[in-house]
Amino acid sequence: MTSSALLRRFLLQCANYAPARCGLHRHRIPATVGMFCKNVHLASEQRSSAQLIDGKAIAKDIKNKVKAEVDQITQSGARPPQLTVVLVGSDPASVVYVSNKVKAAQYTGITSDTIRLPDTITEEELLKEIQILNKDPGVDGLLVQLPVPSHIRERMVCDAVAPHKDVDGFNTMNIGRFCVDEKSFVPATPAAVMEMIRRSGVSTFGKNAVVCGRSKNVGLPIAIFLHGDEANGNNAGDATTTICHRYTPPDQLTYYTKNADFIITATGVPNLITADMVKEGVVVIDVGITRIPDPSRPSKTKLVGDVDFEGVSQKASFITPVPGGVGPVTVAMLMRNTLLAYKKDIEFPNMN
Ligand SMILES: Nc1nc(=O)c2c([nH]1)NC[C@@H]1CN(c3ccc(C(=O)N[C@@H](CCC(=O)O)C(=O)O)cc3)C=[N+]21
Ligand SMILES: [Mg+2]
Repeated sequence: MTSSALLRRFLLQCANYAPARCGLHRHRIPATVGMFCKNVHLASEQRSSAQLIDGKAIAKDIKNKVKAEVDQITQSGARPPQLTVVLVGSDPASVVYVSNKVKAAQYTGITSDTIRLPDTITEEELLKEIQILNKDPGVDGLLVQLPVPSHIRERMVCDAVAPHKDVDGFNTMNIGRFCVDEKSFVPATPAAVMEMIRRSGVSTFGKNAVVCGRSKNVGLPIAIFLHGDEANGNNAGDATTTICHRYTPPDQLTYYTKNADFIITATGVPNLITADMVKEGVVVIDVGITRIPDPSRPSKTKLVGDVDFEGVSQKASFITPVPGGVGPVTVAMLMRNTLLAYKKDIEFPNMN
């Protein structure tokens, strides 16, 4: 063997063993993972090698753990945690998401209140309403469902919510603290994505991850999570992370996704990720949700993600479905955050 071939082999071995050598627990996978994964069954005759990461089962497990803690709280005679959701207008998707949050709260024993406001409300009136809820000691978790109507500035609304009640993690204080590895409320969808990856049992340590989409509330915090240093204690992924977005040329997107061990897509573009774009064994997390006409049921609609599920699940090792994937886990994570808010688990520096 030539010396350069030996050197290459040595470097490859270093790369393979580096995670184990560093002596941290990060590469060890808990025994419970995989319990929430099952074989993918395709509608067509085609075979699938992928395991489905079952969002409904994972959500139920998380909610059961929250429920057990809430039961303890109420059995001790204390009041249960309270989540207040502000819904401005009546966007049909928002109404569905909010009702899913209310149902999850009921399941866990968290009390909830939905404050519905007309879409004609002014920004000033909405901010006043938020101030009242900030001061209400009976409200632990507070969120304003997004999007808000276009005459209201979303940033003003998110920053009006008191950081210690901000269970969405959308306040600038929580975003900033999350980025510098300080304790904070973490947005529910990125937390859900990390939890689903964790439960696949596949380590992200030193791997290549591609995030499609750069929205402030979803794509960006997912990328922060994936690239971060787990040694700082925030469940970060230690992955080499690439962010692709609407100005990534299609050939470049394919260049990156073909080299990816993990693909997390959050764009709302159906069939953005197809089988020819991915490598064998990839882990695929589909955060996209789009409502399209259902070809098998005239005048009905159905939900699809960003991934060509049939095609990609023939190459992926793990894949999430839509619906029943990231969505339900997102809602469960919100319940977990509400419990944290109640327990005042997240401390903030004095702000006056
Ligand atoms: N302040 C705020 N916080 C949010 O967390 C927030 C938001 N605004 N605006 C919109 C996004 C989206 N989101 C989802 C919640 C539940 C499902 C969910 O339950 N999905 C079901 C299907 C739902 C359906 O039937 O449409 C599923 O994927 O199986 C999806 C998406 C929370 N978001
Ligand atoms: Mg989903």
